[in-house]
Amino acid sequence: MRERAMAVRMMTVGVAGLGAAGGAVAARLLAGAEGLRLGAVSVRDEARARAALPGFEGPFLAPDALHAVCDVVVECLPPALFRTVAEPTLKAGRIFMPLSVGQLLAHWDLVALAEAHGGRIVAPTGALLGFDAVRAVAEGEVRSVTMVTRKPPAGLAGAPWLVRNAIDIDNLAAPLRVYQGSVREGALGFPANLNVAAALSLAGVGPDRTLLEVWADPTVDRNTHSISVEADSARFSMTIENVPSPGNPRTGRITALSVIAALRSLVSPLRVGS
Ligand SMILES: NC(=O)C1=CN([C@@H]2O[C@H](COP(=O)(O)OP(=O)(O)OC[C@H]3O[C@@H](n4cnc5c(N)ncnc54)[C@H](OP(=O)(O)O)[C@@H]3O)[C@@H](O)[C@H]2O)C=CC1
Ligand SMILES: O=C([O-])CC(=O)C(=O)O
Repeated sequence: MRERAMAVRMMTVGVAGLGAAGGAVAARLLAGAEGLRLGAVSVRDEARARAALPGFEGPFLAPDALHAVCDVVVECLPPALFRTVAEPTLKAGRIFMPLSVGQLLAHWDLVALAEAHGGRIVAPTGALLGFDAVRAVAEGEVRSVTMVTRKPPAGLAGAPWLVRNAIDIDNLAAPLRVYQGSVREGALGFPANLNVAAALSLAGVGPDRTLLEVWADPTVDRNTHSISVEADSARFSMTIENVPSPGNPRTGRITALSVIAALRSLVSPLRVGS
């Protein structure tokens, strides 16, 4: 029997930002997902949002007001706006589901805020894979976790790390490694491109011990992430090749689907996977 057929409770979901990820999440909720109701959205352009979500009557609220009418608030905003929605949502004791997960590394006090107010931060796997195994091995001894990301150059364009280091990825004829180091530095150097690395680090051994390589690769047309893990309980490697979203080549199409799966696991009486 499928998990989705067995929701026992109803949660109202707010979606902050209706871009590549948030637009797809909201559309899916509006189309019907058992146990989940689209309660409110945040947008900059209400007329555009009404056209993109026919049948949704609103309300359209500011990102910092969604918590007033929603049990869970999904953040799908540009990374700079992360805190404006995270803080009030957690202070209200709601569930905060971030996509700009890298921002958690710079706003770590939010974890204590959640605890103090009975809120929860639930980060979906997003555009990555395998967090069940990563979380499991982290209960034992982990020797190393390494992630290698390859994106078409357009999917990395404008990242602060590239700008700061004057790394030119226009007109590349061959793959160029543009970053090698810790996830802590890498996730913040690529805030709109490597939230997956931050999430991986938080599922496992943390942002200082999780190592990251980033390649601008003109030979790939998918956002490709490979993870290698060495632990006392297991050794594994995994690769995901994500189809870029139509509206934003930085963002894998699977991201919105991962949010829906994470939302379903909040309301279903059966949850499969750790
Ligand atoms: N964790 C993961 O696995 C992944 C995380 N991400 C991250 O998720 C986040 C969202 O990604 P994505 O959907 O691709 O981004 P987009 O840029 O496509 O969408 C962001 C949306 O936020 C809207 N927005 C901007 N300012 C406001 C505001 N003040 N109020 C309401 N809405 C606003 C924008 O509106 P407008 O159209 O008017 O500009 C846009 O629609 C990003 O931080 C991205 O890096 C992405 C992929 C994977
Ligand atoms: O979609 C992807 O490949 C990952 C991504 O953009 C992110 O983690 O921010």
